[in-house]
Amino acid sequence: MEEFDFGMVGLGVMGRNLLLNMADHGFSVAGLDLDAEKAASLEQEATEEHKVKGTTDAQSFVALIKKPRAIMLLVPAGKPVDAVINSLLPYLEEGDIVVDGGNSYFPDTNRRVEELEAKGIHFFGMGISGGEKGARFGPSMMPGGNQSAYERLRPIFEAIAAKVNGEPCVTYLGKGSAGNYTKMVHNGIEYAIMELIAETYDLLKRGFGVKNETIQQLFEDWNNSELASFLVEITADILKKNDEVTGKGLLLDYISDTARAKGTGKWTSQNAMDIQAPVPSIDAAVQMRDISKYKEERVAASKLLPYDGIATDIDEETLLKTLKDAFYFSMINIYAQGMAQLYIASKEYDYGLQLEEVAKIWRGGCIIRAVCLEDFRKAYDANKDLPNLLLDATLAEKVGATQQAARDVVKLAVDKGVPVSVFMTALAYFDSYRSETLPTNLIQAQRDFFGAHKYERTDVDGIFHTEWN
Ligand SMILES: NC(=O)C1=CN([C@@H]2O[C@H](COP(=O)(O)OP(=O)(O)OC[C@H]3O[C@@H](n4cnc5c(N)ncnc54)[C@H](OP(=O)(O)O)[C@@H]3O)[C@@H](O)[C@H]2O)C=CC1
Ligand SMILES: O=C(CO)[C@H](O)[C@H](O)COP(=O)(O)O
Repeated sequence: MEEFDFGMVGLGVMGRNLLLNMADHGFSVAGLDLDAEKAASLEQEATEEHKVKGTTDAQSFVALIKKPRAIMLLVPAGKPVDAVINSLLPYLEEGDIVVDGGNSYFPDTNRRVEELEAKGIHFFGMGISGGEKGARFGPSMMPGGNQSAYERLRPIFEAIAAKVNGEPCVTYLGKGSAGNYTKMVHNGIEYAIMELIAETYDLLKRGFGVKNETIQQLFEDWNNSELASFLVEITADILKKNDEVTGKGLLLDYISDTARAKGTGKWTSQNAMDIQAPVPSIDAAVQMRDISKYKEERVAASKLLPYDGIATDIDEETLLKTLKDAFYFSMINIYAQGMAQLYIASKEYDYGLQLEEVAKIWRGGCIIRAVCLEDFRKAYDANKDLPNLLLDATLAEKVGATQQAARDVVKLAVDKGVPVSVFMTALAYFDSYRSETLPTNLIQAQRDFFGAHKYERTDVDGIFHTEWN
C-alpha cells in the first residue's frame, strides 16, 4: 500500500493549504476531513508532481501514514480537537506524533500533552500564522512542547515556512504549551494593530473628512517606510477594492461595522490579567470589537448623545505626518506590551522562551510581520533578558522622538469625538511605564483605611497599619 510522509486532519482554509505547501516541497501527504467534498477537492487541486490523497475515514487515514506517524490537526479549537484526537486514538501507536496547528487555548494543550504522553503518543501545539496565503506559500510557525518530537518533523516545517534572509520562520520555542501561548499573544498584538489602523482610518475619515483615496495613498506610503507591515499593506489594498455588487464606491463602505472574533484576543487579555502582565492596548482592541456588537444601542445613543467636534487648525499635510509618527509610537508600544507578556509568561509557566527567536520568526509569514521586528530582534540579541522593549536604548530613542505626535493625535481625537482607545492606551502605557512614581501610594492608603490591608513605607522597611480616623 502507498504510504505518505505526513497526515493532516481538517482540510479547511489552513489545513488544505498547508498540505499543498508540503506537497510543493516534495513531501507525500494525506488529508482527512469529514466533508467528502473537501477530501476530493484536495486531490483535484494537486498537480501531477504532488503526491496527495484525501479521505473521510479515520482508520484508513491513519493506515496511510508512514510509521512512526506524523499527523497534524487543523480543525476549529476546542471540542473538535478532542473529537479528532479521540477518533484517531484507536489506530495510533506508541511513538506517533500528533501536532495541533490550530489556535488552541494553551491550558487545553497542557491537558492533551499529558493525556497523550501517558499513551506513548507525542503531542505538541504549534501556532501557525499567515492565513490562507501564508499556509499555502510560507507561514510563520510557533512550535512548543516535546522537543525531540519537533526535531523529527523539523525538516518538513523548515521547508514549508516563510524565509527571511534565508532563515525559516519556524523554530522550537519552549516547553509545554509555549507554542500555543506565543501564537495567542501574536493574535493579541494582531487585534491591537488592526484596531490602531482602524482608528487611524476613522480619525481621518470621520474626524477630518479625508477622502478614501487620500487614506489609501497614506497606507501605501506608510508601507514603504518604517511602518511597513503586512497589516498596513493589506489595508492599502482594501481601500482600493471597488464594490462589485452596486458598482459604486468602495466595498469597505458597504461592510457592516460589527466585528467578529474567535477568542484568541480575549484569552490574551484574560491571561495577561492572571499573570499581571499589563497589556492595555490589547484589552482596548478586544473591547472595541465588543462595543461594535451593540449596533442598535450605538445607533440610539448617537441620537441622544450628539457631539459635533470642535474645529482644529491643523492642515492636512501636518495631520498626516503627525499620524505617521503617532502610529509608529503606538505600534512599538503595542509590541512592547505583547513581548513583555511573553517575558512574564515564560517565567510563570517555565516555557524557556527566547524572545529573540520569537521576534525572528515573526519577521516573515505571519499576520503581524513588520520591518520593526528586526529592530526587536536586535534589541533581544543585545540583551537576552530584556523585560520590556521600551528599555532598549535604540527603541527608547525612537519612541521618545515620536511621543509628542502621539499626544497630539490623542488631543485631536478628543476634540473631534472620535474614539481612539488603542492610541490612548498605548500612550497611557508609555506614560505609566516611564513614571518613576505613580499615585499607587494613595491606593495603598485607601486599602489600609477601609480594609486594614496594610502598606509599606518608602523610608523604613516593614509592613504598617494606621488607624486613619
Ligand atoms: N483561517 C485563518 O486565517 C487561520 C486559522 N487558524 C486556526 O487554524 C484552525 C483551523 O482553521 P481554519 O482552517 O480557518 O478552519 P476551517 O473551518 O476553514 O477548517 C476546519 C476544517 O476542519 C474540519 N473538521 C472539523 N471537525 C473535524 C473532524 N472531527 N474531523 C475531520 N475534520 C474536521 C472542518 O470540516 P467541516 O467544515 O465539514 O466541519 C473544516 O474542513 C483553527 O484553530 C483556527 O483558529 C490559525 C491561523 C490562521
Ligand atoms: O489566527 C489567526 C490569524 O493570526 C486567525 O485568522 C484568527 O481567526 C484571527 O482571530 P479572530 O478570528 O478572533 O479575528
